[in-house]
Amino acid sequence: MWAKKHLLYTEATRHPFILSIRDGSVDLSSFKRWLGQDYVFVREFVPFVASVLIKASKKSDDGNDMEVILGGLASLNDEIAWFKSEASKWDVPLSNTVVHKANQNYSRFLENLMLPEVDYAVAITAFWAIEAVYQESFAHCLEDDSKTPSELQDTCQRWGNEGFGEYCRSLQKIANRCLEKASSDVLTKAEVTFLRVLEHEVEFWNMSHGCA
Ligand SMILES: Cc1ncc(CNC=O)c(N)n1
Repeated sequence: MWAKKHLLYTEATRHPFILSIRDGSVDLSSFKRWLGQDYVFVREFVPFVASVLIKASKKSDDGNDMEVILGGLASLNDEIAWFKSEASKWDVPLSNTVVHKANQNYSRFLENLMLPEVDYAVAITAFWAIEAVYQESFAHCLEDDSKTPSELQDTCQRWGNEGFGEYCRSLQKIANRCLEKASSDVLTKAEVTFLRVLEHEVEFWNMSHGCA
């Protein structure tokens, strides 16, 4: 299980699409496809994050879970505005995007995680994993030896910046705290959910890259 997790994590965070941004060989039509689809994704992601916030608010644990998640929602508000301006910069129409199968599957997965019977520990683990994949992927494109094209720097900064890294570590801490207290049943569910997130992320990159 650990080996599988490790392999999938690498597949999700070092995908050929990301590597092509990092080495400057990226096909701009792939980038545009990703941009249009990711805008759709982010709009679906907001209600999921809101559902995690509701679950956090029902926990009597101390801690600043609510503040961290609320901060995440606030940055999604900026992110939606960023997508709109970025899309107009690249001439990507956002209003009539044909939602790709991989995106639909990912939405359906998120909808299931929004159900009240899904444990907070499972939902927050998924939330952390979704954010962490983007953070690790785009931070890789900002490393000193990367050749990321200047017009894509802004995109990489959005998720690869140090503040976003700090936010992901806060989410990870919350998830770890919940998992330490979880029953073995919940732990298993969290583990399976984590792997599903990685699979959906790989499928999402595949779609951008045009190999799905
Ligand atoms: C497919 C996917 N996964 C994770 C993120 C990052 N979270 C919010 O922006 C994203 N934008 N898109």
